[in-house]
Amino acid sequence: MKPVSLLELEGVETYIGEYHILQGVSFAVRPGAITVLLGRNGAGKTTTLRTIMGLNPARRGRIRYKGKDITRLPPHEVARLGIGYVPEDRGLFGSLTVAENLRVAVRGGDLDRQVRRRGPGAATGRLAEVLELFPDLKRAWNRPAGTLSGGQQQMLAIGRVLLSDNDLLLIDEPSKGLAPVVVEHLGEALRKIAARTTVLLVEQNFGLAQAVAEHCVVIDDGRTVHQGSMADLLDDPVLRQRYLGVA
Ligand SMILES: Nc1ncnc2c1ncn2[C@@H]1O[C@H](COP(=O)(O)OP(=O)(O)OP(=O)(O)O)[C@@H](O)[C@H]1O
Repeated sequence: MKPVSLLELEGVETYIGEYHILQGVSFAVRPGAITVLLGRNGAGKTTTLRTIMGLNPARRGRIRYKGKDITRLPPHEVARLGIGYVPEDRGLFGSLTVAENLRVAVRGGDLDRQVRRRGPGAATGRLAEVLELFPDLKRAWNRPAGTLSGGQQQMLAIGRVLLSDNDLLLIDEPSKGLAPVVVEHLGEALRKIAARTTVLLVEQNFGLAQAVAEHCVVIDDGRTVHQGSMADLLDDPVLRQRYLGVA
């Protein structure tokens, strides 16, 4: 039977150095939808994603993925279980081309020989799907990632984690620094991605969050203060004003 939650955090507390950053984060991510993590600047959203990945390990509390306790696993083992992470800085290799950045992501090997010889038009399988989702990557195939626009870099970063067999994607503020039209495009791509992969999104752009997410979790001062449907949050101006500062 499919678990009701794909990922569960229970009373998670994280320290960075001597600072007690997460002081009680608890929420569940349901499979097959986008859950957005909301909260003011410095609330602890990025730290929550990093704690799930094992990059800032939890000192107290529990994190379960598909029912398995992953609280103390190192990042590479968390990744191996099928959790993909797109950090806020996108984590691309700026001097490597689009093709090379994607090649690095293909588990256990290289991009298909045909693709290397004949270019992205020869792609099949997962790579073909990624290139259909983000056609810009095909056009920029041989360009260094560092020369792409912010939106293209974001597409490359997301495309890269889609190439691995991930069941859950953690994506940190994908809209940051992007023009509104690019954000709209990104929203469409996220909705398509969510049709096959569960997504936990950190997003300050409330318009984008509202457009793509089904569920939301609000973090304030390192603690979960609300979790529920996005529809309920939209119906609750007091909650929005109090924790998000949006009317
Ligand atoms: N390396 C660090 N050393 C000390 N404090 C840190 C460190 N990294 C983060 N913090 C603090 O932890 C708190 C939570 O940061 P975090 O980046 O998780 O928040 P956030 O909700 O993602 O905010 P933002 O949207 O601004 O990135 C902030 O007060 C931040 O200053």
